[in-house]
Amino acid sequence: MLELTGLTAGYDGGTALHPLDLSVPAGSVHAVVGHNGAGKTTLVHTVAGLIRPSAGTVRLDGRDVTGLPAHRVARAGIGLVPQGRRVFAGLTVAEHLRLSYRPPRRGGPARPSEWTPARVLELLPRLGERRDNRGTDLSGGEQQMLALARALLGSPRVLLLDEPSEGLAPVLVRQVHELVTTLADEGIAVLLVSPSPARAVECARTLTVLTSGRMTLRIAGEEARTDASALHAALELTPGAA
Ligand SMILES: Nc1ncnc2c1ncn2[C@@H]1O[C@H](COP(=O)(O)OP(=O)(O)OP(=O)(O)O)[C@@H](O)[C@H]1O
Repeated sequence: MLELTGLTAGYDGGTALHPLDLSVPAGSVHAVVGHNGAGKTTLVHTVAGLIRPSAGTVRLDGRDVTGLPAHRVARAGIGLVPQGRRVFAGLTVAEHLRLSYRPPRRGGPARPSEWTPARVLELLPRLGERRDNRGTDLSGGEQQMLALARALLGSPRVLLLDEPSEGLAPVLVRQVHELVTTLADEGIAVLLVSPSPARAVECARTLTVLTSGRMTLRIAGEEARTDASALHAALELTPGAA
């Protein structure tokens, strides 16, 4: 369970994320949607330890991880799939997987399920076909799969996905969201950030709309699937435009 309480962050004295309360139970997806500049990446980076919050707390299964450096947050069980994928141009897929794998440590935090390179390749077979290709030779979709694979190899209890469908063809966008559902079914708590509510609505138990760094709507996924008008109003979308 990921729990954020009054989480606040910004840059150069300005506030990009106003106090936010949000929780993601294990085995569920919480989607945060909002336009460009709404504060979504700031939120994800603050949870991941890349930005130090100016106030508030981040708790993972009750443990306070607020303000820990990113590598310790990752080791505690919070995996990040960053926007823009960030794969290493010169490394092959197989090398990425080998370097990202973190075998369980004795006395380390409990993991909902153990991810090894072999298991990741079962989930993402395309990466197996491309195992000897370097980062630069991969398509956008393959890079996205590799970024996800790298995060999974830390066997996270919480997965932060920053705009995982950005720039992908519709068929791949669907695949990514199916994967997100599969990972939640494995017991992972998923925080999914997206500019567009269309796919997020399908897989999220709960959605939060951010506008200029503030929460302007929280709605159950079930409610939003039945009637998206409140979601569209919060995002100022015309009906059918999501
Ligand atoms: N490194 C930075 N320094 C100063 N201001 C920043 C920095 N990064 C983001 N901001 C500002 O913080 C606000 C929130 O940005 P953020 O990247 O979190 O939004 P976002 O919702 O992720 O947007 P996008 O969908 O475009 O990625 C914006 O006003 C942005 O200009």
